[in-house]
Amino acid sequence: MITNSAVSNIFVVTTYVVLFVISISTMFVHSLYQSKEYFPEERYALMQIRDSVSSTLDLHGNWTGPPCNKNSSQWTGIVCSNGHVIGLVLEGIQLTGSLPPAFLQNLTFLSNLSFRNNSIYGPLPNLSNLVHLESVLFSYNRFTGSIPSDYVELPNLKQLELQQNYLDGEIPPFDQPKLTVFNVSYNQLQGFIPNTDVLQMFSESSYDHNSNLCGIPLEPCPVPPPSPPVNPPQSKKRKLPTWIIVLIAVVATLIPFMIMFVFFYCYKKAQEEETPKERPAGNDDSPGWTDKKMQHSVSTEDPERRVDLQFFDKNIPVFDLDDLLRASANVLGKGNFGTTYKANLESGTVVAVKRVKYMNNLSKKEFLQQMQLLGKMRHENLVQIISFYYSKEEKLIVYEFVPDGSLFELLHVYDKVAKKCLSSDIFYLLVLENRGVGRIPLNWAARLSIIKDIAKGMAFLHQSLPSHKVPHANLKSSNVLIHRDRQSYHSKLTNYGFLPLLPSRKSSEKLAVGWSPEFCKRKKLTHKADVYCFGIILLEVITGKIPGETSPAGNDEKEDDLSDWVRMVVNNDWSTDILDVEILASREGHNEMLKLTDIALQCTDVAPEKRPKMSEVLRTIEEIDRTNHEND
Ligand SMILES: Nc1ncnc2c1ncn2[C@@H]1O[C@H](COP(=O)(O)OP(=O)(O)OP(=O)(O)O)[C@@H](O)[C@H]1O
Repeated sequence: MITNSAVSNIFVVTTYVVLFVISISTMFVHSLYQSKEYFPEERYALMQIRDSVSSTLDLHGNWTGPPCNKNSSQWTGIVCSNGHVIGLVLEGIQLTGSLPPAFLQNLTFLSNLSFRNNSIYGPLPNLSNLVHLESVLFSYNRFTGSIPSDYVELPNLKQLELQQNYLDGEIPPFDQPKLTVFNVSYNQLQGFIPNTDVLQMFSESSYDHNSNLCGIPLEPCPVPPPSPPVNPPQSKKRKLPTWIIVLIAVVATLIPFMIMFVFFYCYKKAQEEETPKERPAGNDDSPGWTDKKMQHSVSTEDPERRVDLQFFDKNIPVFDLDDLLRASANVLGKGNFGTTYKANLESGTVVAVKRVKYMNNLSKKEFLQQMQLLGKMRHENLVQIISFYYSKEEKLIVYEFVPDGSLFELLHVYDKVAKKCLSSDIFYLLVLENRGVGRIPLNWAARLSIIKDIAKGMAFLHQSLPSHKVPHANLKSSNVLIHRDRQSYHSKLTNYGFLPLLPSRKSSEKLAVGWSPEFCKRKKLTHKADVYCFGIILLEVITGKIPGETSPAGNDEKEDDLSDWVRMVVNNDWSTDILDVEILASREGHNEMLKLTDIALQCTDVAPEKRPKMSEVLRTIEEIDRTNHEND
């Protein structure tokens, strides 16, 4: 028999259990909701601005992943609360471009919005429905058009700064009670200042320097003339004296010529600076192998301590040391292991000469052996060593000259001439995208071809020098040289085989392998250290980022953050976020790019034994290249 009290006990217990289950599941659902880290529509809104303006900040690199993690954000200029974006503050970063229409509509929780002190042009953005907005700061830009009338409907607006733009039209009747900061000075606004309590509260400085504003607190508006208005453009025309019209026409005609003149002046100046002058005697910049001191040492030195130029290729017109000493030369660049010069021999032959550093204590035998080994190698993707020179104090390596610069320049350097002109305000307006004026984007086909050539060169080196610990050891984008054949790009590797020539760990750490995890941890170096460097180059080509400069939080650690960053983004399934904008825009080949990213991540595995061999890497890349061609 079940008593009444037992029934009521069962009822009470059941009620508690049900309540407990409900509260647990509510907490669970709530925590699920809380763990949703961001709202995709807000991210999409920010992506729109990221992809339509350029700036001095690498927004493309920094704004990746989710914008909000509850109350914090890794994104520059973004403030979050409860997973929502509540602040968008991008001030003084040379944001250039026009804002996409209505891009802010999905940032419904936005309360602070500032683009102060940039170069944004076009109409002011639409802010309708952004009811939480308290502060809107668009001053010191190049906005044009009128102030949207729906700004008067932002109920919580406290601050509106629009000064120093090119706004025209009339001021809408702002009357929000909370509006305490208001400035529209230095624009081209006209008409009456609306007679609202709020607008009349501000002083003259809020309205100063507009074309034709009147009413309190400025001068009273003129009484309109009694007669019916005549056609305004005609009346204006009639008022202008002929000489002013002529003057305007002349100035208008001259302006384009002046712009061209300034540009060509800049261009010539930049070219003059870039083309190093022929070496005057005793000039500090002159290549050392032509120094009088060296000429003297070459001719009088103990023959045991020097070797004359040794040649490896019978097809190259042979020159002797005297020819090299007489050659006109200019600096191509300075690397970690010395300076490289372009030498124009009197015979017309052009070569690149590298004066190598850190090898002073190297014996003649060691240098000779390594050079003879490297000099005999022939491959279309290796820069050929033509000859070399050894003396105790001076070591030169003469390379074939490769005409189109390095991969580093191709990927990262602004158009050099245009860059010199960037300081001028005229050209400032012409900034096209993050990497500067005049840069020709490097398309995916070119990148893939360059990568394939690097892999071929590396696979050949690894096959030819099996007993070398790390056959290249210095693979980085400045050591990948480019030569163009019409539209196609090819690459050759240079500065290989230095590791056995370096005397100490300190000098070896300047090689590209110095960045590999095994070098940093003082573990044994193998061919796989080269594979690591190859992976880093691959990431550099895919992302367009300079290794060592990727840290989103802006920390200065020397560690390779590029592969860590890519790994993080890819693991979170935001894979296309890593792609360089220049290839992202094409919308083709994304699959191949991501396959290559996968290879790059295998190559940069911390554990050398998990990295693939160069020959395997080459095979996969050739396969990807074939698919790419089939899809063309
Ligand atoms: N054989 C060459 N032909 C044409 N240009 C070359 C050649 N070798 C080097 N250069 C140019 O000279 C620049 C400087 O080269 P250099 O080898 O001195 O420095 P690096 O590439 O930074 O290498 P490292 O740090 O290993 O010394 C390169 O970036 C490239 O533009």
